[in-house]
Amino acid sequence: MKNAEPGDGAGPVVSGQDLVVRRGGQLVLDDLTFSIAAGKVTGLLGPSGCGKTTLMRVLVGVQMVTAGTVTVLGLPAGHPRLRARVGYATQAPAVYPDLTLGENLRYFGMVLGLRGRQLREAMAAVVAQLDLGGLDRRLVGTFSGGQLARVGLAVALLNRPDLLILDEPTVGLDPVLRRDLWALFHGLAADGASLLVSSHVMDEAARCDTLLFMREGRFLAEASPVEILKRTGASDLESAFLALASPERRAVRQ
Ligand SMILES: Nc1ncnc2c1ncn2[C@@H]1O[C@H](COP(=O)(O)OP(=O)(O)OP(=O)(O)O)[C@@H](O)[C@H]1O
Repeated sequence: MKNAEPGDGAGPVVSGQDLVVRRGGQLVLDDLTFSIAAGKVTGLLGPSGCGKTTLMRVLVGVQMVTAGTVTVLGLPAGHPRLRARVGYATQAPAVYPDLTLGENLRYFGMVLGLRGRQLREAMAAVVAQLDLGGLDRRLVGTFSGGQLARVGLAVALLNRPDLLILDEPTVGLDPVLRRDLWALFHGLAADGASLLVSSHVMDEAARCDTLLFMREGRFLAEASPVEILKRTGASDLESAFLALASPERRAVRQ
């Protein structure tokens, strides 16, 4: 059993206070105060360009923050001790096309400090989880889009992170693969991991335990799908989002 770490326990795994981010002179995250619950799949849903990736970059510590504070697993976002505890899969998988799957996994595993048997077991586990068996010796540059997306996820999962941040992990995947990946996400949460999964496809919202609805750098709602439907009186989450984003609703929220 691993030693207790900051952020273990019942509190939120992420909390943000008055977070403001400007990029290229543009206000991208507009004074966000929020939290992300432990042991759940939280969906970050909103249209293209609303700031989802920017928020994820803040959580992993690669985005300059203009104002506010963000705590991840009890430490300031980007703290070196979080490197091995937070897994991040970017939208375009950040892996080496000129290395094989096995070489990529070995390289990233070693960067995370895994060695010997521990590394071999971690590699075998993610290959099984992401259904990448038999591809070990193939160059990643020859993989299909769906296979490549799974390599990015496999790397993010290598160290069994406590917090997984997945930027549009199912975009462009076929329905069977999407269903399998959502089952994997919930399985990981059942094992104690916390997940933040972004999407701009509203039909994925219903698969999340809890939702952050985002638009133009602000949150429209932070609640479970059921609560959001109840609050808006909408029959589906897409209509709920549109209702929350309408000017009249925005006036009510302010
Ligand atoms: N490197 C950058 N410099 C300046 N502005 C940027 C940069 N990257 C993104 N932006 C701007 O920040 C805003 C938010 O972008 P972000 O990538 O966070 O959105 P997103 O919700 O993740 O979009 P998508 O769903 O298309 O990935 C957009 O207006 C975008 O143009």
